[in-house]
Amino acid sequence: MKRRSAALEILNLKELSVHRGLWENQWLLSSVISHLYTPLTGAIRIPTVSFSPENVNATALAEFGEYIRTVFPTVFKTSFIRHEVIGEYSHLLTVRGSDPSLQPYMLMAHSDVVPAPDEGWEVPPFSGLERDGFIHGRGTLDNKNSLMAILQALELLLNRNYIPRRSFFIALGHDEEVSGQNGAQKISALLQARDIKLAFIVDEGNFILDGFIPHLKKPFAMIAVSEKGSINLRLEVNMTPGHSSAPPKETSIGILAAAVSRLEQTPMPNMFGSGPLKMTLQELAHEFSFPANIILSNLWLFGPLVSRLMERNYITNALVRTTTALTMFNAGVKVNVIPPVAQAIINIRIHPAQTVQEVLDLVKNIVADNRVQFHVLTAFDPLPVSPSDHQALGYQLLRQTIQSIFPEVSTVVPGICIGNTDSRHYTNLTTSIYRFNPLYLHPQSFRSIHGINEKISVPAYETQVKFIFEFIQNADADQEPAPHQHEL
Ligand SMILES: CCCCCCCC/C=C\CCCCCCCC(=O)N[C@@H](Cc1ccccc1)C(=O)O
Ligand SMILES: [Zn+2]
Ligand SMILES: [Zn+2]
Repeated sequence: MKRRSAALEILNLKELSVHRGLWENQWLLSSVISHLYTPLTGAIRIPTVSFSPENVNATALAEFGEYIRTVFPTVFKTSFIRHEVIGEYSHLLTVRGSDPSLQPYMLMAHSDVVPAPDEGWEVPPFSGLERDGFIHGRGTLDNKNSLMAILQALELLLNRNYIPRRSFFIALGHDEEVSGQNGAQKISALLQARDIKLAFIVDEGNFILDGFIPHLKKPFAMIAVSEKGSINLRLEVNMTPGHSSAPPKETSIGILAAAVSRLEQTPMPNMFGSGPLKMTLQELAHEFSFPANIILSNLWLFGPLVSRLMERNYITNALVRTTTALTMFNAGVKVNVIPPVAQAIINIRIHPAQTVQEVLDLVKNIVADNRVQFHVLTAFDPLPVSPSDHQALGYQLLRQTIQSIFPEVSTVVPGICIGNTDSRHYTNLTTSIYRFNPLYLHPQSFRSIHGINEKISVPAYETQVKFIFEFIQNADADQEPAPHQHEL
């Protein structure tokens, strides 16, 4: 196999479109389906829905495993790539580089998706239809786009006889949406048993954000260097059941409803000023015009004002405090029976400056009713903050590749991910975990993640492939990349 030239292999979008065409033809030959596919549309059609750790769609996950082997044949037959199936449906690819002195890194994505009832969708969520320049369906942003883009970029590189210098892993989880315990956790344990240490990890997470901050017209890239902690808490009230014709003064439902209402009405403390947000805003300040640039550059003075402004919007509010979402409520079995038990689930996302224990204490103080019992279902603290300085290889490679693929994006800032990712299971392998999708995200598309009408534009998906294609090659450098010239 030919050694790749020292010069960066450039993939232009026209070439990628041609490649899509090839896939379409291949599918036409090998399938009875007359609709034209891209690898991503085919992936969306497989309903790999996770409901709970015990209830995943095993048939769809198995089909998905077959599908990626079919559409990326070179990846799965290349001699220097080892493929292992972990936890039945997750995939670990080990791509052996030619220079063992370079520390390996890891790219991550997941194949499972959250459920998507048909109601409200412009296009059925598992049809994978391409319409008006968009591929529609569950998983087009979270996170089959990344999974397919990683494999598609690698397939393209291999077909050009590329051999990486730096080894890397590709970890594709199958149960990220329900905790990652059978996928990411097992892959992490396996790599730990093999004594692997990683230079860095890149997983899903933040995006190139556009339209999230009033008065900021320009998009900026936010690489998440941490993610919030989480508690899933079950609240339960048990009371004596009885006939509804003579109800007691308080029922289990009433007591629990009042408790959860107090939680909803009492926001957790605003933690503005601690955690990575300050760094995010300071690095963003120059993007704003007067007077916002001065305000953001002087948070020692204007911090209270900025923190109040951030609280007003539900997305930026999630950056300044621990959030409390009431997500499930169950009680009652019959119209005329006073129910013995009422239960509610509270999904809490912990601000980086707080811990599970501190938040549980606050919740108990807010509820302040000893008839309400607390059961912690799952809990973990906020994740450590990964480095984002000039020596931080993973961060600088992302930044370098963002500036090459998205030249119009002049600002790249470190930030926090308000959701959780499978990457949290890998803290024993590296201190450098970056959560970033090379895609534009607008507030409307943010709402489509886990919501309705999730979709990705075909050019956006092609650009994601191009980004990874270039990122893998950039990672072959044996030193951290030079700071971008805009900084000089
Ligand atoms: C000043 C800057 C303004 C910035 C605005 C921030 C905009 C936010 C942008 C993107 C955030 C998207 C987060 C996407 C990650 C979602 C991954 C996910 O869905 N994870 C699940 C995983 C999970 C975890 C634990 C149990 C079950 C599932 C989740 O977090 O729920
Ligand atoms: Zn995801
Ligand atoms: Zn998700």
